[in-house]
Amino acid sequence: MKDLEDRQERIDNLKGMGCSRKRVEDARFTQGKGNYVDDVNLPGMLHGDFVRSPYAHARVKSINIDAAMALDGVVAVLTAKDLEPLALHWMPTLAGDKQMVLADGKVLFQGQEVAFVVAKDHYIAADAVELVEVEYEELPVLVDPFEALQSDVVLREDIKDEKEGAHGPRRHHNHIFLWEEGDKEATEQVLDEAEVVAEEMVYYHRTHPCPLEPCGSVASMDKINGKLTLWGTFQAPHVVRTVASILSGIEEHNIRVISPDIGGGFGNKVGVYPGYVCSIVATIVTGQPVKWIEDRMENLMATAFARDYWMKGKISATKEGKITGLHCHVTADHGAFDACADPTKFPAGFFHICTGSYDIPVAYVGVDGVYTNKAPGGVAYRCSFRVTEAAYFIERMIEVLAMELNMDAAELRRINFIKADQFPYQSALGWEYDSGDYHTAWDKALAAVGYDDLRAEQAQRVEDFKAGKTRKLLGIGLTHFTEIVGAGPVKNCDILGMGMFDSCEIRIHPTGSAIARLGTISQGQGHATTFAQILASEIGLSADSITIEEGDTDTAPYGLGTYGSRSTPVAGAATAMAGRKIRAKAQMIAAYLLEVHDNDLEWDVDRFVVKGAPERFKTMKDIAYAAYNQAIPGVEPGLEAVSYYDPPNMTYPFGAYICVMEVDVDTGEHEIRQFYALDDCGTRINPMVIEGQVHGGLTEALAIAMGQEIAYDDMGNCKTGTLMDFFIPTAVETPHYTTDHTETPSPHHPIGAKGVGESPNVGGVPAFSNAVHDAFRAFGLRQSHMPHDHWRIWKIASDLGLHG
Ligand code: PCD
Ligand SMILES: [Cu+]
Repeated sequence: MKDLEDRQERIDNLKGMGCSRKRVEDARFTQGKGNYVDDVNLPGMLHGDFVRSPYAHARVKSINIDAAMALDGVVAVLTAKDLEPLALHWMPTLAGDKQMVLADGKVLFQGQEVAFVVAKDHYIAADAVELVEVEYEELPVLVDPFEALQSDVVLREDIKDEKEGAHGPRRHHNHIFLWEEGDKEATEQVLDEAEVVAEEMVYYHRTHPCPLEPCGSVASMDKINGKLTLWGTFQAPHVVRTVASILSGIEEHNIRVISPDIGGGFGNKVGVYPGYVCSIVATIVTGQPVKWIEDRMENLMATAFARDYWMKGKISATKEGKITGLHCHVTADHGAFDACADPTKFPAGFFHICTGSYDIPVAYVGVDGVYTNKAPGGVAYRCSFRVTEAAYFIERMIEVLAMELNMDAAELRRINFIKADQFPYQSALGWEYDSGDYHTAWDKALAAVGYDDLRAEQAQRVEDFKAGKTRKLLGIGLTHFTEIVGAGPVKNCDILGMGMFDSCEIRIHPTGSAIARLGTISQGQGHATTFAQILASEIGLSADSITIEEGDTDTAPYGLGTYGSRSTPVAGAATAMAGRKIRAKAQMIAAYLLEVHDNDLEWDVDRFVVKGAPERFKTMKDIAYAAYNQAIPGVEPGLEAVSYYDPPNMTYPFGAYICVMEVDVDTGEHEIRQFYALDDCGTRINPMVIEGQVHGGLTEALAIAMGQEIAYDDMGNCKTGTLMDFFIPTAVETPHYTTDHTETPSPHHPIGAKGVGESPNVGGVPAFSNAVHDAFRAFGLRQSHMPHDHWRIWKIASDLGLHG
C-alpha cells in the first residue's frame, strides 16, 4: 500500500500528461511583465509609419516627399522607386502570387502601403505621413467577385496577359485559379438521379482575426558583423528567416529572427507584411534600428482578412434521408493579391474536408479564386486552412436538406455519420480520417441538453407565437464537425517550399532539470506549460524542472511555426519522440550503473528499475548526473536529443455543439440560453488549457456568427476599420459555456493527441448560425447570410411577414 501511495505521489510530482497544471506564463502576463515587440527598445532606434491609399483602386501619378523630408526629425521616406533597385518593391506571397511592398504605379485596395516614413520618434513619423503628397487618379472599383469575373476592368496589370497562375490556368484577367477535387461527372449523375436534392448558396462573410496586439517588427542591422536581427509578431519565425534571407541576399546564418511574447495571433501573424520588409530595408539604409508597429485601424484594414467564400451547394439523398452525393462550387474573394496562407498544393486549404462527419459516397468541389479591390489575406483565423468555411457549408447544407426532407436534423446527422468501425475512413474528396466515434459523442450531447424536451418546448413556442402569446422564438443550433489539423505530411504540405515537419531539441542538465526548444511559437496557447507536461511523462522529470523555449531562430531547431492547430499534432509528437531518445540513452547509463543488461530494466514513472528487484533502481535525476560526471564505456557524455517529426497523417479532432437561443422577432435581439460543447481531441495534455482554448474559440465564433464583419461600400471603402464598427464581444455578450469531452486517441500520434485550438471556432460558427436559422424554420427560413446582427435578424422576421 505504501509503495502504491509512493508511486502515485511520484506521478503527481511530475505534473505530466492529463494534469490541469496552472500556466507558467501567466505569472508575467498577469503582472504586465510580458515582453512584446513594442517593448523592444534599442539605442538610436528610429520609427517607421506608412502613407496609405485612401482609394480602393487608383493610379499613382506622383509622390512628392519634399515637405515630409523637410520636417525636423524625419530621416527617410521610402517609395517603390527606392525599393526597386533592391528588387524589393514586390515580394512573394505564401500562395505563389506576388504583392507590392509599396505601391508600384497603382493601388489596389484602401489602406494599401504607398510610402514608408522613417523618423526619430513615432509622432514625428505620423506627422510626416500627412506631409507626403500623393497624386491619385481614381479607377473603377470592383468589390463583387462575381462582377470581377465579368468585368473589363483589369485589376492586376502586372499579370494581365498571363494565362497560367501558380495554381493552373486563369480564364479571365481577374481570375486567379480554378482548383478542383473529387469526381465531378459521377457526382452530377448522382444528383440528376436523386430522389431528393437540396440546393443553396451559403455565404461565409469576410472577417478579421483582430488580435489584441497588432502586427509589428523591429529590425536591426549590425553592419560591422553583418548580422541582421529581426523581432516581430511572427507565427512562423524560421520561415520568416528563410524568406528574409532569400529577399535580402543576407546569408541565413547572419539573420536572427525572434518572436517575443505575442498578444494573440489567430492566423493574422502567419503572413509576411510590407511593414516587416520596410523595417529591414530602413535599417540597412539608415544603419539604425527601425521599429514599425501598426495601429488598430491599419490592422483591420490592411493585414490578412479571413473567409469571404461564396459556397454554392447541392446535396442529394434518398427519401429516407441517406445522403448520396455532394456538389460544391466556391467563388473565393481573395482581394488584390493572392496572399492566402495555405500549403502550395492546396490553394483552397483543406476546404475539401467539406463532406464533414458524414459518409458521403461521391462528392465534387471546385473553387474559383478571384481578385477584387479589397485587402489581401485569406488566413485561417482559428481554423486550419478553410476548415471553418467547410464546416459551415456542410452543417448548413445538412439543415437545408433536413427541411427538404421534413426530417429532424439531429436524426439526419445520426443516420449519415461515419461509423466508429469505418475508421481509418477514406473520404470521397481524398482524406483519410484517422479516428473517431461520432455516434457516442452525438448521443452524449443530445442527452446532456435534453434534446427531445427542447424540441417539444420549441413546438409549443411556435404555437404560442401564432396565438399571440409571445414574441420570442426558440432556436436549437446543432453542429457535428470534423476538423483536420496537424499539417502535415511533408509529402503533401509545404509553406513556400518548406516541408511542414516540426521539431524539438532537449538538453538535460547535470542536476536533473532541462530545457527543451521547439520550432513552434506560442501566442497565448500556453506551450511553456503543456509541452513540459508531455516531457515530464516521457522522461520522468517534473514539468516544473523543464523550461520550454520557442521563437528564437538562433537557438530553436528549424520548425514551421504555430497555426492550423499543428503544434500538438506535429511539435508535440516531436517532443515525445525526443523524450524517448533521451530515455533510450538513459537506459544504457542506468544499466551500466546498476551492472545489469539493458533488457533487465523497466521504466517506472521517473526511474529505471531492475526487473524483479524493485529496490534496485536509478532515477532520471541520478542518470542525468552520471551522464555528466562519469565515464561510461561506449556511451558519449551528456544527455541531449533532437527530433524532427514528419507526421504520417493529419489528425481529425471532432465535436458536437448545441446552442439554444431565444430570438426576439421585433428587436432582432438574441439571447443564448445554453451552449454545450463536446470536444474530442484525442489524448488530453492539459484539461484546463483545453477548456480555455474552447472558451476563447467559442467567443470568437460568437463574434463571427453574430456581428463581426469586414464590410466594404461600392467604392471599396472599408466600413468596419475601427472597433466602433467591428464587433468584439465583451463579457456582456458572452454566454456561459458548458464543456464536455470524449477521448478517441489518434492512432498514429506518439501520445494519441490531436489539436484543439481551432475546433471551437470550426464548430461554434455553424452552431450559433444554425440556432438563428432553426428559430425561424417553422416559418420557412432556409438560408440567411451571417453575421446575424440585430438588424439582419429583424430583417429575417420582417421578410417572413412576422411583423404583422
Ligand atoms: N489534446 C490536446 C491538444 C491541445 N492541447 C493544448 O491546447 C493548446 C492548443 O493546441 P493546438 O490545438 O495544438 O494548437 P496550437 O498549434 O498550439 O495553436 C494554434 C491555434 O491556437 C488557437 N488558440 C489561441 N489561443 C491564444 N491564447 N492565442 C491565440 O492566438 C490562439 N490562436 C488560435 C489559433 S488560430 Mo490559426 O493561426 O488561424 O491557423 S491555429 C490556432 C496547446 O497549449 C496544447 O498543448 C492539449 O492540452 N491537449
Ligand atoms: Cu481555415
